[in-house]
Amino acid sequence: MVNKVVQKKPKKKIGILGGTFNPIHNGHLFIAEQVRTQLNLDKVFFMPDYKPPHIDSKNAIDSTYRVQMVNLAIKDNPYFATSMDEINRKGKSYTYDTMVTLNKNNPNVEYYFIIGGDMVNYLPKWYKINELNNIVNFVGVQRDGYSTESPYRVINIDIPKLDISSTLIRNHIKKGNSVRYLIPNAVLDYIKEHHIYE
Ligand SMILES: Nc1ncnc2c1ncn2[C@@H]1O[C@H](COP(=O)(O)OP(=O)(O)OP(=O)(O)O)[C@@H](O)[C@H]1O
Ligand SMILES: O=C(O)c1ccc[n+]([C@@H]2O[C@H](COP(=O)([O-])O)[C@@H](O)[C@H]2O)c1
Repeated sequence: MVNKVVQKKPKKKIGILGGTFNPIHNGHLFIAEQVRTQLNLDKVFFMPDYKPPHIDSKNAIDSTYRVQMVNLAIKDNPYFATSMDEINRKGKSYTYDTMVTLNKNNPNVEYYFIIGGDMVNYLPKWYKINELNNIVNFVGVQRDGYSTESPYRVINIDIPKLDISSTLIRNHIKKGNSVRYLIPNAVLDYIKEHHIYE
């Protein structure tokens, strides 16, 4: 009898950039692309949360706008896609719940959850963080004003810091300042057309 050598297919490597994306900006796109290329990821999913688990979301704009802005921002990059998992699930978007479901439904995928330095610092307060740390690879990227040191398992990626935040974009727009080159043109056109943040 001949023993068949069963070759295991290597797992796909998928990145996830979870966020409120209120609005998406070039900092998000830059970190996703850097992590994708440095870690050789097959794809990066931008995953808008329905309700951020840690902040009062009263000021967040409707998810339809946030999702549409993400779609417009990533449309030119074939490695980027939008994940509607948390939007469709509704309720508070705990990452633990998301990752349990994704791992169960996609056993041949290894997930890399990308977070900025502010979120690396906040990890101790995440829901079921010890369990979550065992079922996903966190990838930490530097952000101005935060260290990326953590008691948790985090892969640190060294990339140039871009001091852009959604808060900065919203404030600039409110004041009538230009945000050109901080967000994609298509997103800027959409914001203007729908009078968001004015
Ligand atoms: N310029 C940046 N550099 C590194 N990481 C970033 C940057 N902007 C956002 N991130 C990370 O992207 C993820 C999603 O961020 P989010 O959508 O909350 O944007 P934000 O700019 O942090 O928003 P806000 O200013 O409203 O808090 C988080 O993990 C955050 O740390
Ligand atoms: O699950 C948690 O407890 C948790 C706490 C803080 C943040 N997160 C996730 O981290 C991602 C970035 O969060 P935010 O608020 O910076 O957009 C987003 O996907 C959140 O759902 C998750």
